[in-house]
Amino acid sequence: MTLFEVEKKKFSGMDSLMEKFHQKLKNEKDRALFVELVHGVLRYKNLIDYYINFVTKKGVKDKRILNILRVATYELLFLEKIPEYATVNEACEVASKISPHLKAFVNAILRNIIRNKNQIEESLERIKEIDLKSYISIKLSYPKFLIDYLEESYGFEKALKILEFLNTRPPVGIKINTKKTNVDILVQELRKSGVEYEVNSHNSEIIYILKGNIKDTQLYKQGYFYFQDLASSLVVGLNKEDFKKAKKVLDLCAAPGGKTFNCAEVIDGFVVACDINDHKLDVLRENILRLGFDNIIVAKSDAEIFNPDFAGRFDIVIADLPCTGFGAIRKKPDIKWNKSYQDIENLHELQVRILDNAASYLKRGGLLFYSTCTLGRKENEETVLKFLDKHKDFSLVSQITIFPDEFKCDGFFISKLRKEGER
Ligand SMILES: C[S@@+](CC[C@H](N)C(=O)[O-])C[C@H]1O[C@@H](n2cnc3c(N)ncnc32)[C@H](O)[C@@H]1O
Repeated sequence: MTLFEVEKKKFSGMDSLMEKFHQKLKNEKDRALFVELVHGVLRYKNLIDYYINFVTKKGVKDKRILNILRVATYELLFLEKIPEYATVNEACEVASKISPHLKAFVNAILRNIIRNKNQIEESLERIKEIDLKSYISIKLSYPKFLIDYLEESYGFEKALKILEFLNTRPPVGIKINTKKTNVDILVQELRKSGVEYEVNSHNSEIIYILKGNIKDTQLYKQGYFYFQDLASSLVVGLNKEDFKKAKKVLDLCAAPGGKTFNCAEVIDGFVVACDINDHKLDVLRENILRLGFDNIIVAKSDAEIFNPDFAGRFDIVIADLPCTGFGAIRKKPDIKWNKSYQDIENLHELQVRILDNAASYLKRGGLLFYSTCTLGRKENEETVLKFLDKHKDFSLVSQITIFPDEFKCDGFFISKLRKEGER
């Protein structure tokens, strides 16, 4: 039913829908399986539909039945631990609740998939020989425009590596709150609570949780850490010396607070953390209380509208802007299906508009950090080029694309720009 609801909303609003259904499940194992199934189907939707269409020829029109079949097919293809008969029985059971005669229909399709697996795989291999892009679009399950776009941006081989990596299951990343604890203490506590973890080799303040529920621990309640992926921690992580020198930092799109907290941990001044979304601002405030920061000022502000109170006031402006989020597909596989090339264009324009305002909020000699959790040149390098073209008083200091397949984290982009003049 979750997948049916998600598809009805054209794969948008996924987070709140997942949360709603997640809350209904009390058992930790059931919750994990629920996420695995919903994410798995979204991750491999094209491949799963290829199997279903192969045996039905005309496809399945009723979206409720289609999604029951998708979950079952995902189990058949990817979850060896679930016996085939259990998958088929469960799917028939759920279908019969919609209408008793559907049981036989679902049973026939799933049995056909099981019987014809080899034949279906062979037919896919034939597509590979004739049309490689179509094959990738089915096998790795991505819309064709995204494959083309990443190929244009980084070349075919690299695009393929990125697309493959973005289909992997992400571990949960946490960032140690260095105001309250350090790596050694947190690691000791994690060991005691039986959580399996891995300290990240690029940033030892990031720990990946491999097994165990960390949110229900006292460590979380006491504010010893917050959730963050390695990639997102690098805006501050790679530029700590700049942040240490800053007295006033503005974070234009701050919620739920990752970069604001990274910054608040190291600066000897304060951060003004803004966002447009009331609910996200509430989450930000809750996080600040839990983590115990006293150098963050929260304000509701629309970054697209010029705010004269901010003009010329800040040493650093962080512009971690709305984007297509292709770098975060591992965690949010619905992004594959709810974005179009037009979104890339629209977000690029929005980013340029917000950066225009950000430029005026900096003092002379100040630093602008522009970042996105997306991949592809249009929203990254091209946004920066357009900004630099308009703002001749800025220069590019450094720029990095965090390629997910190389860093084993989300895909990300960070650009550091300096406003001319002495501070
Ligand atoms: C990429 S997220 C920011 C993540 C955050 N920097 C962090 O590290 O946790 C983008 C944020 O921009 C906010 N946003 C979108 N449009 C905005 C606008 N016009 N003005 C201010 N915030 C905006 C969204 O509500 C969202 O919280």
